[in-house]
Amino acid sequence: MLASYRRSIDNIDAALIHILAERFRITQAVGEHKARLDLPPADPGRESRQIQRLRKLAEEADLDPEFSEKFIRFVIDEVIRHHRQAAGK
Ligand SMILES: C=C(O[C@@H]1C=C(C(=O)O)C=C[C@H]1O)C(=O)O
Repeated sequence: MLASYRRSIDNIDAALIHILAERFRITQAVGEHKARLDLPPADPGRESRQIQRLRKLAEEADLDPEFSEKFIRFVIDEVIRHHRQAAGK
């Protein structure tokens, strides 16, 4: 029983890693685009719309919206760090 639950958890965790890798591949391209056009690394308006959208999705999916916000905030902060590096700032 536990082993079978853990096999599922292992598959889900692997999917999460692949999804995150794909997201960071795209945000890397965004960072290069922004650096080329001298656009700011962060876009707080886009971030708050994204956070609100994901909080709503989390509620609908019976996931804690606070957790969802902390998680996406953590990911976005890392993206912004990469964008600042790409811009040499
Ligand atoms: C990816 C972008 O850059 C930053 C990172 C974001 C994200 O990871 O979702 C959102 C807004 C920006 O602060 C973007 O501007 O779309």
